[in-house]
Amino acid sequence: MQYNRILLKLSGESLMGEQKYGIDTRCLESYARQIHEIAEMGIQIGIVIGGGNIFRGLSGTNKGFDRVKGDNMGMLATVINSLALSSALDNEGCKNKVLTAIRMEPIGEFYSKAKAMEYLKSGHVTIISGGTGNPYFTTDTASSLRAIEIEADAMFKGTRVDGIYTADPEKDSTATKFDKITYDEIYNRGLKVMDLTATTLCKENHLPIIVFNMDQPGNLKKVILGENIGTIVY
Ligand SMILES: Nc1ncnc2c1ncn2[C@@H]1O[C@H](COP(=O)(O)OP(=O)(O)O)[C@@H](O)[C@H]1O
Ligand SMILES: O=c1ccn([C@@H]2O[C@H](COP(=O)(O)OP(=O)(O)O)[C@@H](O)[C@H]2O)c(=O)[nH]1
Repeated sequence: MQYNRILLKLSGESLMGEQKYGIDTRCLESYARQIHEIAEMGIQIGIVIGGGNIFRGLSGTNKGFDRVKGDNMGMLATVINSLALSSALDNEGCKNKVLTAIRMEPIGEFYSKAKAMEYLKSGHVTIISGGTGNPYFTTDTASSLRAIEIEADAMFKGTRVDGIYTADPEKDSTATKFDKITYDEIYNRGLKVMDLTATTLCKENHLPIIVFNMDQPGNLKKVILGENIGTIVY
């Protein structure tokens, strides 16, 4: 198999499922099942989840919130989603731990690379919550950073579109999908699937990114088995 250790990034917004806000438990259960399935194959899995289903700092500033406080709220939202996923994994009988980028024991243990590696190597799905712990960043950047730190073979960006397109496929129905794309093409074409800080971190550290549709049950396993269903960034 191509992958021994991966970092899976899950979109907070996708967790809403059909709802307008919050967490759709069916969506959560489907994610937990898919994660358990690949954990049983012996893959070491680190996870970073977004918080966009609950709060985004930048949209908060448009409503009059202070940016730093808004970003702190966003980071706390990622902790809420992480605890929800942890609980769904528990229900699946899948060993897991939640680490937090901001100290908040006993909700989760404070993140360090050493702690994350210890849990990954002992077969725990390791959810790294709280983003980078700093305002002005995104969870895409947090997942790039954690992927590099844990020496993941690749970053898997599980989202609600099935790859990277020439334009946002949710807005432009004529957009066409790439099977492969270079980091530089993402910059040159101005594609908005990931923010530039996250893309740059992956580029500088030679971390491949695979973007795929996580809302289709079974897709995570297919990507692990090397099926070409998403877009690979290299
Ligand atoms: N060129 C593009 N190719 C694919 N998706 C794109 C592109 N541009 C923008 N997007 C958007 O990026 C989203 C994926 O990013 P993600 O971080 O999972 O979502 P969100 O930020 O909403 O939580 C897709 O839902 C899609 O609407
Ligand atoms: O390192 C980080 C990661 C996240 N956030 C905040 O948390 C929110 C939720 O994360 P994100 O928007 O990346 O979630 P997603 O789009 O994946 O749902 C962001 O809007 C930011 O306000 C932050 O301040 N620093």
